Amino acid sequence: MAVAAFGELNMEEAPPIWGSRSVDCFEKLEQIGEGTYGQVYMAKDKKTGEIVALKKIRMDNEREGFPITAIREIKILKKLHHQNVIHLKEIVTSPGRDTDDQGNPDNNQYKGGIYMVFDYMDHDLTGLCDRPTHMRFQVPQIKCYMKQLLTGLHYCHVNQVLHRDIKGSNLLIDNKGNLKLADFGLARSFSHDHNGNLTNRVITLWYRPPELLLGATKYGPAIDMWSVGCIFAELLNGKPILPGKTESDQLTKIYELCGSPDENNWPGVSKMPWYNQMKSSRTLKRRVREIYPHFDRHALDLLDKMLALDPSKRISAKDALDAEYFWTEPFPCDPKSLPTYESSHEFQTKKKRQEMRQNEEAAKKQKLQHPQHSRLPPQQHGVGQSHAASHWPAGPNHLMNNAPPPQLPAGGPSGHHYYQNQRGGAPGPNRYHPSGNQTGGYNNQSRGGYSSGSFPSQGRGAPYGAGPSGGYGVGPPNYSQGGGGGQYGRGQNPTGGARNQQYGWQ
Ligand SMILES: Nc1ncnc2c1ncn2[C@@H]1O[C@H](COP(=O)(O)OP(=O)(O)OP(=O)(O)O)[C@@H](O)[C@H]1O
Repeated sequence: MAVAAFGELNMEEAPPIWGSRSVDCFEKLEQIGEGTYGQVYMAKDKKTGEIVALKKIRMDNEREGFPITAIREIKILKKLHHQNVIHLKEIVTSPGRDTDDQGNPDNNQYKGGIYMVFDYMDHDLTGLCDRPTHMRFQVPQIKCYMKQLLTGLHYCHVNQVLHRDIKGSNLLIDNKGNLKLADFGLARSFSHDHNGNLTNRVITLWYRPPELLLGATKYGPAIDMWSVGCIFAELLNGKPILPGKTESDQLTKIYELCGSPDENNWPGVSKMPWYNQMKSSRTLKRRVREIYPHFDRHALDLLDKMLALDPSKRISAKDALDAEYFWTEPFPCDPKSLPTYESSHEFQTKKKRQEMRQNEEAAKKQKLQHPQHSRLPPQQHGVGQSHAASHWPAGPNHLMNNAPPPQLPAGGPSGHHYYQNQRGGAPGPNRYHPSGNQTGGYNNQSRGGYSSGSFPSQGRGAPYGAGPSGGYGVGPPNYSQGGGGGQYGRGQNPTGGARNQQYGWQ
């Protein structure tokens, strides 16, 4: 294929050489995301018509070249190939400014835009959950998503990658019912014999496990499993279960649900860096089963194991996939049987909600300014609830194909109607391929399990050092805690400043 000459961008060919094509090969259609990293756009490949997602790498504050977070994300995603992990298709670029603001030549060769090109996914889980209560997911649908989430995460962990930012907006779902883990901007490789310290400033606050909140700098896959537990409970409960406002509030909420940690339920906890500062003033007992008595027995068993305070007792992704929950009726449905919905991303649903709020406020203001309006005669035709409902932006009409709720699988585990029936006859760890790949289709780099993955650990200095209250104040998320009929009402991303590159996180 023709390769663009140095300084020129290739508008012609398919992209075996990453970064050789220009972003002008794509037509930007609309913005679908706004992250710490930059904007995400839905775009169309001008040549093939394929719809993709373009994630712009933000480089505003980069004095030292290309951001390390982006390098890690690209490096990790280039190696991960799995049906439940987002596929990075290529990198494209746009020409940079050749002078700086003062008109001097700009030596930063990366100043132009750099974009990651991904398969387009119609929804993220947060956007999809943000619908009226009566459109909540059915149990087979929840099982289907959870199973895919765990399968993708198991694959990452076997390949020695910690995701470190599992949350609804990073779980992407397409209209074929496929769920993929996305946003590997905080991910890193790990190994069990790695002795260096890792930063504990990772994972969005509501999904952050107690060991990170207590200052752990040595951790492993269990941190992601805590987040998975929070997502699982959120799917069953209809709203986030631990919406802390600050790190200490987050720990308080965790203790109120899971009990206060002590040497009996978590040996070694009293030696954790911030244990004394953050310990509960009184002993609290574990209340997971008490607070969620309406969850079914197997769901509760699994949730309880995901939300184990002691990370060494927390269930792994592999064992979770083997839990009774997934192997008892109603079984996980086939992703293809799931209804298709109008595209929904957290960014868009937030924007819609904001617009609605603004319209309501404007209407109220107008009413106050022109009180005579309230004296208008009642409308002639019936304006009942149904009329009001037709203005609801995310009502049932958003179900594009009006598909019925997901079908329960016919037959038992041996029937071929239900999703990925491959629980081996014998119970135990062999039910899943150690590589995490159920079809064997990807490059298996780590048959030896956790200790022999393909990524070397990347030891770096760790200038993180601030205490739990230090440095990166977490503003209260703009989250309505008033219930609100099970809607999410999620506002600001409650990330604890984790992605802030100036902390040189590891
Ligand atoms: N491949 C994709 N297809 C469709 N939408 C996507 C895709 N990738 C990302 N998005 C949308 O953009 C949002 C932000 O993307 P992403 O999380 O990768 O960016 P980020 O800058 O790392 O964000 P954050 O700061 O929230 O972690 C996602 O929540 C999702 O709604």
